[in-house]
Amino acid sequence: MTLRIAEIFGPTIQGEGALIGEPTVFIRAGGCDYRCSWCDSLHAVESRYRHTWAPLSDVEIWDEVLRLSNGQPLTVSISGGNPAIQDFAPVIARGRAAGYRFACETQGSLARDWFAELDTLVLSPKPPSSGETVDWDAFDGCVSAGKPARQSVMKIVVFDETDYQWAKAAHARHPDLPLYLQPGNAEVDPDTPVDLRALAARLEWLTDTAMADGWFAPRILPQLHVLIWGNKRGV
Ligand SMILES: C[S@@+](CC[C@H](N)C(=O)[O-])C[C@H]1O[C@@H](n2cnc3c(N)ncnc32)[C@H](O)[C@@H]1O
Ligand SMILES: Nc1nc2[nH]cc(C(=O)O)c2c(=O)[nH]1
Ligand code: SF4
Ligand SMILES: [Mg+2]
Repeated sequence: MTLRIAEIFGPTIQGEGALIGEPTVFIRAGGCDYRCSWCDSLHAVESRYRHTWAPLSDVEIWDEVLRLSNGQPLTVSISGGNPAIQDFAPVIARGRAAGYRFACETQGSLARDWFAELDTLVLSPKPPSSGETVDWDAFDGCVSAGKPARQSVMKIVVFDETDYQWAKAAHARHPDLPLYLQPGNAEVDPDTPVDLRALAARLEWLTDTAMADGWFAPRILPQLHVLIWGNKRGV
């Protein structure tokens, strides 16, 4: 059994959400059932990049994580694409046996048994600006599958007022999931430098909007890796 892997990189810091700032190695799965208009990881989504995705066994994946982390247990972040398309249970089993922890980022469209083995399940339902429509039954299935995990959280990207209102409604569906909001990055081309002022302005708008609204449920965070490295890949 092999998995399609777009990239394995690190150690770096987790740039988003509940584990922001935590040292981590990323495993980025190839393939996604969504096509978000603003996706910052299209090299792991679109089939025109499929030839760059390596078919790797769980042993090969684990060897690379061990090499990058120098055998020192840390949190491994499984992202993509949608990693839930594939079976990461064997990779997680290897890592746990060696004392590593696991987080997974997924949009919540496909529930997997292995969510139960995670330390952190990050569910990131997509707001209207993405052009995708959330299947809430499927999402609820992911929440249930992740119940045995140490923690499950919700992370929503907000580009505009419509997304903001949508995020409030999404939180109302799952008030028990700790909520993280991050402003959307409108410029995701790896060859175009990010406009840090524009990023800061969107973060300011999102913060001001929530505070003026008296909505104190979410934690509001920038994408730390974008502040440091812009749209560079593999960081
Ligand atoms: C690239 S996705 C991969 C995992 C999974 N497919 C998902 O969307 O949750 C990882 C995270 O990056 C976020 N993201 C993608 N493009 C973004 C952008 N342009 N600005 C801000 N966050 C973005 C997604 O919403 C998700 O929370
Ligand atoms: N440093 C860093 N943090 C991240 N958090 C979520 C990421 C992702 O693309 O899933 C990501 C990423 O690509 N790099
Ligand atoms: S679900 Fe995630 S990986 Fe897939 S297109 Fe949307 S942001 Fe990109
Ligand atoms: Mg990313």
